[in-house]
Amino acid sequence: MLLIRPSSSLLRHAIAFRSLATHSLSKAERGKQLAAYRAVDEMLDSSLEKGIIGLGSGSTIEHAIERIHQRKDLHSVVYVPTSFQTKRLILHYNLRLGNIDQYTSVDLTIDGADEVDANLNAIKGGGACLFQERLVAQASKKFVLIADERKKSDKLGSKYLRGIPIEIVPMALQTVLFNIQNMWENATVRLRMATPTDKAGPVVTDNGNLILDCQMGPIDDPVNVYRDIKLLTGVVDVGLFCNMAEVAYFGGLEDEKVDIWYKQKSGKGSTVVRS
Ligand SMILES: O=C[C@H](O)[C@H](O)[C@H](O)COP(=O)(O)O
Repeated sequence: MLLIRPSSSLLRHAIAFRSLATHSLSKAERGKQLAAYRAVDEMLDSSLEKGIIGLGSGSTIEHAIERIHQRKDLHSVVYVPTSFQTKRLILHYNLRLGNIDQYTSVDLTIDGADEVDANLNAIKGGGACLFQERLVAQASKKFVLIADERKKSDKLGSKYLRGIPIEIVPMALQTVLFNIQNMWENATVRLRMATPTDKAGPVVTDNGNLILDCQMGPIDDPVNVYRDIKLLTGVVDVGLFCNMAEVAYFGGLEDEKVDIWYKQKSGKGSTVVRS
């Protein structure tokens, strides 16, 4: 039998990545691209030559990786992925792939978000990636969010209406559902299902777990909601990223503007400045 070994370029093309050509971008994609490019250009510089950078997951981060690919001065940096998707993109663009096992201290992580509030707290996990994202973000000295302007919010849960993503161990499905429903009577919790033409049954995360989406309306106290859900046995992670981001870049849909929200130290705490 003749075995044909595909060349690496064939392998690369076998993976369907989205076309990110600027001329064909929708307004939303252009907004994501603006935020991603600006964040890469401002947050990553050549002095990071031997740096370790974490890369989040989702559609916005694809633009950031494309920008890193364009910036030849950033090719000696090691990139730590937070998902299967991001790992494939790092390989696709021939960037240096690292692993959180090797680098427990990361210089900076850039990641997308589903919603960002006025304190830079975020909902994440719309694409079922949250556990690895938190793992890498927590190991990072700086955590930077990128999104289009539709993700700006006054209160988490008022823009991203699908609910808080919760990653759970499959065996704990019924008990976690029961406990959440008991704790928040008005919450609606659903097991996230895959698109039936792609896969029958539930969405399975990169870690072999399931995702619940927990709708509870606008959230007054995301820190406590995060903690209460996280403490339930069987919960691997909760898509509320509180007090983690230092800066968020939002790309405009109607103009070429990028709004930047960043934390500034004031007294004992910090305030978020908008520019
Ligand atoms: O699970 C996915 C991640 O948390 C993403 O970073 C988040 O959902 C934002 O994704 P996107 O950039 O596609 O809006």
